[in-house]
Amino acid sequence: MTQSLKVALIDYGMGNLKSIKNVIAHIGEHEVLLTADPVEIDQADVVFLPGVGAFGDAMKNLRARNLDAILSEQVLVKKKPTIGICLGMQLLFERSAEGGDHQGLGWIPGHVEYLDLPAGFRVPHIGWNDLILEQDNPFFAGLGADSNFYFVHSYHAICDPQYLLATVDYGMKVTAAVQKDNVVGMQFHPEKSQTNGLETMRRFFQWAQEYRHA
Ligand SMILES: NC(=O)CC[C@H](N)C(=O)O
Repeated sequence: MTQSLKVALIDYGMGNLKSIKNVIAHIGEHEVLLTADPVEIDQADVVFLPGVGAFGDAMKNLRARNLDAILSEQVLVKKKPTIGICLGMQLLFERSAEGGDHQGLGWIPGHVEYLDLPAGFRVPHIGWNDLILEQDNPFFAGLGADSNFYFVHSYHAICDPQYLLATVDYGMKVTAAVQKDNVVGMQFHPEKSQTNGLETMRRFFQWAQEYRHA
């Protein structure tokens, strides 16, 4: 029997909130709070950091709402299960080179770089690609041959292999998913990845329940 989780879907003016809210609603078991409120975030079981757009703007918006500090306490001190997707995943790292040099949230050691691809590979990387598992993890195992997910990005995270869950092959190894302890990042868009996106989100919340009660 699964237990319902309260999910703080962080509202900081960087897109894709509604489609993510729909995905979580579709899974059906969890309560989603679209919020930037410290009290509501504190009451939540899970931190969900969405995001579409530029890294620098996102950090500016987070800081303007004091969310960098509020979320860091939830993630690093209270150790709540946390997920960043797309731009939200990139924000988990220490720095990004997107449009200059920007400091990130720094919850996972590493940095974000432009996709420096061989000739013939276009940036942004837009479309479906198959995940390659870099290590066992509860989110993607056994999806079968058809483990494709939808990507839209020009930058990706560079980190120690110990944090790397999955990559895709797009002229080179492109980082697709990462994890450090309670913090998970997914570069693709689960909300646009149809059945696999839903299944991965369902598994993330199942993992979050187990993590909360471990
Ligand atoms: N789709 C996005 O929002 C992309 C995020 C980031 N700006 C990148 O290009 O990688």
